Amino acid sequence: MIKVAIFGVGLMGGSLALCLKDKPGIRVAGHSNRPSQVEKYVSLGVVDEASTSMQEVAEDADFIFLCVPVSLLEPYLDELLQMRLKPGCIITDVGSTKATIVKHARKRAVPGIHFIGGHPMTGSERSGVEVADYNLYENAFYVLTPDESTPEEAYNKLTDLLQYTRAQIVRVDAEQHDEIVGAISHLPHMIAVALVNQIAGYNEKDGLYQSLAAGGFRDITRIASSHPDMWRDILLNNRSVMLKLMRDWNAEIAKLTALVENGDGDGIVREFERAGAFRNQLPERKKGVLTSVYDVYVDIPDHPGIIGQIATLLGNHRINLSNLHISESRADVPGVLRLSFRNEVDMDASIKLLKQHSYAVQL
Ligand SMILES: NC(=O)c1ccc[n+]([C@@H]2O[C@H](COP(=O)([O-])OP(=O)(O)OC[C@H]3O[C@@H](n4cnc5c(N)ncnc54)[C@H](O)[C@@H]3O)[C@@H](O)[C@H]2O)c1
Ligand SMILES: O=C(O)C(=O)C[C@]1(C(=O)O)C=C[C@@H](O)C=C1
Repeated sequence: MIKVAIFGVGLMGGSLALCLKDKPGIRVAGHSNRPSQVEKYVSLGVVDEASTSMQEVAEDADFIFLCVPVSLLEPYLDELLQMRLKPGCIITDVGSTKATIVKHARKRAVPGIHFIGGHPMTGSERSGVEVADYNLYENAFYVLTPDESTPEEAYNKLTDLLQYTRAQIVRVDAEQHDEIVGAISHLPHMIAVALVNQIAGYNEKDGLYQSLAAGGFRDITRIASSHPDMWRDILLNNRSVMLKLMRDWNAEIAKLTALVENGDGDGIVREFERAGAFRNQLPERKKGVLTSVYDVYVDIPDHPGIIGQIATLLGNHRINLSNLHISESRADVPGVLRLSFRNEVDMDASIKLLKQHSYAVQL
């Protein structure tokens, strides 16, 4: 029996647990220092067993996944390395930054225990075990950052286990990872937050800003709703990379400002064409690149029973919803309903059906 121990059974750890649980010869144990969480992991059926005791969860594990916030990775690793672990045990993590934890693990190396950094390029603005999803990792790129000290056998064992996630494993140097992921993930989160806060400031004086915000604003700002503590950790951990990226960002904005200031229409068109050409090359709807969940947004007029009607309509056509969230509902503005599906087939069927029934649907 292979034992997989997961520390931090939230969105990422819980989704991983769901991929591994019930697979032949695998037992998944979860850890939390809060008893109420431990009970929840088991009652939700995300893990086979759970405990508040680190020792109990870790001691006979073949694989240990650290799925806690970035600022806790080093303390957790240190504590684990002081315990008696199973010889050959592989410890990995899913943290959004890689250079510091990999460097730290190298410094603290214990013979016979192997640390391999990891980062699945998928996720969501949501957090917690309640939103864990069996399909979260499917088709996503899953970065691993072994170095010259990593035995090939340990790397192969980990990649074999990760096949159950249905993600695509990619081997990347830890520092290179932080530069690239800083640009394609961390920078966009900062931009989304700055943009939302800029508009929120205008909205304080005139609520029409919020009312008129449509698909464009929503598309570029979803990630502004991400967990603040998680992002504090990531941005501070990747600080030097972020500072350079922010300087480059300021230069890009200054370039656009100059084009508008100078009335340079050709220049503006060139910028859009260049951006469109790059973006259009990204594989559509593939996880880990553009979207991580199959979400559809529906404008809903404010009248009683509308949500029930939509849910019933989908149910009658055997379209399974995985989640439903009302983003906005006030008497004077239309609400926005976010419908989440487990796969593309259900999402596409729902779009078709809802449009047939004259709902305004956006991706
Ligand atoms: N959310 C994403 O999109 C995403 C994507 C890839 C990687 N990651 C990384 O995955 C890790 C987990 O993120 P998540 O999105 O699953 O977050 P989450 O909040 O859903 O889960 C975090 C887990 O850590 C535990 N935890 C939080 N604070 C703790 C504390 N002080 N002490 C002990 N345990 C604590 C929580 O109980 C929870 O089980 C982070 O390192 C994050 O950088 C996140
Ligand atoms: O889709 C999202 O909501 C995410 O934020 C996922 C996302 C990303 O930026 O793409 C966020 C953090 C990660 O470490 C990896 C993926």
